[in-house]
Amino acid sequence: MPLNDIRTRIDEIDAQLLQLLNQRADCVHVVGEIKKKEGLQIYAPEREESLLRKLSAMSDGRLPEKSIRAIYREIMSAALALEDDLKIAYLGPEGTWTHQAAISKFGHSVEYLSQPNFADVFDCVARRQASYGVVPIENSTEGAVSHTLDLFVDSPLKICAQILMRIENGLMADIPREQIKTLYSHPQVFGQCRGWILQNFPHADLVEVSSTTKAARIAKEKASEGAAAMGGPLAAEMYGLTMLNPCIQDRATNTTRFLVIGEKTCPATGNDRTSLLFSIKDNPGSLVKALQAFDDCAINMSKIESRPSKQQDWEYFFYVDLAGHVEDTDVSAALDELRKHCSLVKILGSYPDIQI
Ligand SMILES: O=C(O)C(=O)C[C@]1(C(=O)O)C=C[C@@H](O)C=C1
Repeated sequence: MPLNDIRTRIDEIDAQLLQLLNQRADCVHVVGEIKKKEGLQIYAPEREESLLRKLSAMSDGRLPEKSIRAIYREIMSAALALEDDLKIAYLGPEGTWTHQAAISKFGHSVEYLSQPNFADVFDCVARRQASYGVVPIENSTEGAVSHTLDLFVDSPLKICAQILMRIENGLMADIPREQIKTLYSHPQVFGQCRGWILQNFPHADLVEVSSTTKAARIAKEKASEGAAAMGGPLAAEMYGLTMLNPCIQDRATNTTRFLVIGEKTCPATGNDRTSLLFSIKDNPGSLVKALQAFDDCAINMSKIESRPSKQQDWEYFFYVDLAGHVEDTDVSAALDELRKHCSLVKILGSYPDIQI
């Protein structure tokens, strides 16, 4: 078929798509009105994830799941913006991985509020200046982000969704490689690229800064002093730096898990994860008995972290992630058993489980 004819066909399909998208927007508007009247949450991660899973399974055409998810991400972002004036607080500044993670979850139609630190993200949501917040919780190479864990202890906020993002850090500079004397980056990034730095820049000074965007700014400002930065492509683009090496993390599959926090947790989707924290009674065997509760109910516990309680020396909070939703009967039975051995059990939220 000649090119022009195919393009005419594409134009016809696009006209139909637009008509259908506007019909969808009319339905979404009604959903928004109902939700407001009934006091329901506008953002419905369980509905989004069920819809995405259904559409991906249903598709028998050329489009891969990744593209279907990306297209629908933006369709649902437009829907969210139609339903409400949604604001998302994230650990900034602009251009960081957390910013990119937030956009990958909420799309380009909603408003984003950059926050200077973890506590401000929590605060902004708790004070209702933002509807949701996005914070990193753990990296597959470097482990837990303890700041985030600690903030859950006193916060009334719940986890309502998670975001998994492949993190590809690069070396960026405004000078040739041979002139680099100092590397600037976030401590997590230094940790993710430790082997590469030792091999390539064993004598460089490493300076930790609060974000990869800030590192890129310094690399620009102090280029004549031999400064370079390590971070993502958006930070390089923002400050017009050259990516000298695009992918320098020690593990190719380096992934960070981010959490979406809000006032309410998420209903069950049939494939969920639950996060909670607990502290044990000071009795022999308490920790073993507490963890035994999960095994007895055949609950898969995928992660455990401990943090000092900061209330009493040598007392700890244990953070656990497990498969299932808090309303599932087996999870609920395990939690009842757990409570018998703990001085505190706090459910941080149940939310859809996802794979990258
Ligand atoms: O079904 C809803 O609850 C909607 O608000 C519609 C919709 C969508 O576009 O499909 C939009 C936002 C929600 O987060 C989930 C789904």
